[in-house]
Amino acid sequence: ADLSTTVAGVHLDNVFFNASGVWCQHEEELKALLESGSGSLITKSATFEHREGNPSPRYLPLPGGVGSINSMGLPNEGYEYYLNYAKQFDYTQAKPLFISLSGLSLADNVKMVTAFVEADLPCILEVNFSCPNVPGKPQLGYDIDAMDAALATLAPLIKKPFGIKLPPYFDIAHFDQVAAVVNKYDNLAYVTCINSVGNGLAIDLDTETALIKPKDGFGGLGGLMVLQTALANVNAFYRRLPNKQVIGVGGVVSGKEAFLHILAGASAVQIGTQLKEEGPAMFDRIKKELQEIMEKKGYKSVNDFRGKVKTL
Ligand SMILES: C=Cc1c(C(=O)O)[nH]c(=O)[nH]c1=O
Repeated sequence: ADLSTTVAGVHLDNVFFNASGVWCQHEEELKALLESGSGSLITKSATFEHREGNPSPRYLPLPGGVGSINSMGLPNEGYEYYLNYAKQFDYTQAKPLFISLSGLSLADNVKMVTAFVEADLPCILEVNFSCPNVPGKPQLGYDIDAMDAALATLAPLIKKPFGIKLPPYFDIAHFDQVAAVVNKYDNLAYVTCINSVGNGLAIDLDTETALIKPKDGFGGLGGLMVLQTALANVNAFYRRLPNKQVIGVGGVVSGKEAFLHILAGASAVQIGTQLKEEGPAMFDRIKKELQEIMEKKGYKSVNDFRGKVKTL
């Protein structure tokens, strides 16, 4: 079965890659992704300056495989590290490179985008509007007018096809409002849904204590428990963005959830929590599982069933 796809005009041999933030902060991790069964790779969201991030424990898997909680606080090497990585990246090999940018201000996003545009590299830029874990910085993804203003500045600067990382939405009116903004920008080629479900609180029964240290234990939720919210966001934007694509992320732990994301409309599928727990060998397992499901159902390519979820 053929798992290949295109996103923002570039070809991926298979639909899978890492969720930004997982296994992608340092070039050794990115090298492991390049050598893995993934179809692509994306870097950890970059800020203008290097950041240590929040104090640990700041990521934990939750008991019973239900998912994870994180309040990393945007630890990253600073955008120049990723710009240099993108400059020396071998674009002749099969995997396209995505670069995630998450400036702490529009001015920082403009400076970082300008540097990447001036370098004129084949990598695809993804602007992260949805980091829930920087204390004192409400995420842009929940301020529709601010997101529109940011895109009005950034889209013309970027010129080429690019993407944005969105938080989960839970209200139909919000799907409508966000889609209306996204549809205004022709070179905004795709949206990645969803970022973690912001500000959950995981508490340990025995110690009666929050599991993670930052923000009184409040952090973004990921993994299997966010699957249905992720599927809803993927399908909501698939229905509302006819000339764009959706990358699906959230709750993919096996070929089954990947199949559901594509059925909901995803052109590619990112994996965060499960990659963090299992490591890059996971991609070979999940590809095989998806192909088995497709063969059982008689699908030859992911294009045969993308977006074809039925309703009653
Ligand atoms: C870019 C920061 C993010 C972080 C973080 O670095 O805390 N965690 C997430 O779940 N999503 C993000 O977008």
